[in-house]
Amino acid sequence: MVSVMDRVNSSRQNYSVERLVRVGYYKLEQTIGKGNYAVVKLATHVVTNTKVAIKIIDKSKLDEDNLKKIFREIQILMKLRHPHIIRLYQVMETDRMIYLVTEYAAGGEIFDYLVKNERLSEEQACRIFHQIVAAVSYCHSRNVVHRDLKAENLLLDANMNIKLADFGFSNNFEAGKKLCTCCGSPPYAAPELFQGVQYDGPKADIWSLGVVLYVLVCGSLPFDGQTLIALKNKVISGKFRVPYFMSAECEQLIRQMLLLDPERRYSIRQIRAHKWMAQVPMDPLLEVAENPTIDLELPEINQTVVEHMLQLPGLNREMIIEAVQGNHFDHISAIYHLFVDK
Ligand SMILES: CC1(C)C(=O)N([C@H]2C=Cc3c(O)cccc32)c2nc(Nc3ccccc3)ncc21
Repeated sequence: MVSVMDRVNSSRQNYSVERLVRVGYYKLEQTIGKGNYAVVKLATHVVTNTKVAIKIIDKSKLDEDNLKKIFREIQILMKLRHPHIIRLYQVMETDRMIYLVTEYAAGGEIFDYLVKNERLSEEQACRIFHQIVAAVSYCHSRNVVHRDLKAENLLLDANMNIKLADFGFSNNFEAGKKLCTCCGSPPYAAPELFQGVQYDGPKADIWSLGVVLYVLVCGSLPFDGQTLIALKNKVISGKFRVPYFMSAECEQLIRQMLLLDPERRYSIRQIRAHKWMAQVPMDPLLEVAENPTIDLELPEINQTVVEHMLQLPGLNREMIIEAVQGNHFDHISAIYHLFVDK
């Protein structure tokens, strides 16, 4: 399934993830997240001395279609390379476990930042929202819908930059083709998902972006409810409260994303052209990152890093070039990219 997976030795006292201390070239540290079949740990790559996050999946706890979902998430993460999307560096597999080594978002969830700081100023929200829109636009341009956009999945790096995480619900879509799997988090879910009809993936992501922008500026959800039914009725009514402190421009942009009719909902282009978005200039680097043609170019090799790696035992130039230009996710490509991103 996955391109180049390493079979690794993992030293452990007894068979529990908690007591695992090392996997491959990674020293495992504290647990930063726990799911029902995965644990996420902070780790240090001993060769480059950089921090990474490792999602440790116990395959034995997964049924067939959850295992398929994991492999789909890995395939999708392998093709995404964007400054505001969590980067996958390496995939390791043993008979029982899968280890996904990714970029570590040191700032944690923006959700927690909002809980602490109540809400963002509209200017701060605009800077952050440009990054979120760029990450989603990049996914859509590569025929990937996220389908679980929410404040809990918007991570921050050490410099308050967005790192979109958790492509567990993402999927590949074909332009114009409808999707039908209903997923994501109800307060962020578009009305058409509640109606169980087939829906347009990207347009459902745009609705979630509208909810995200509301949450960034207000620090609360536009649609909420004690029960799923109460929530659903609010979402399909399309009515939400606008607090006194929200500017008219911000309200207008949110309304254009939270339109019940998916066909009338703003596109990414229209979002970016909206005057509320002009208060913070869009980072020119993001224009480049978005253009799908950059995937076709072979990434130019960083010779300094190659020279540095040639000091390591057992490595030669062609192994490094092959791992990088062959888009591997093995130890060699991880050492190279972790040095480059350091
Ligand atoms: C491997 C990957 C992508 C991942 O799966 N998670 C988990 C773990 C916790 C969590 C969450 O709380 C929300 C979303 C994703 C996640 C990651 N968490 C981080 N940083 C972090 C740092 C302090 C608090 C929360 C997250 N960096 C990378 C990841």
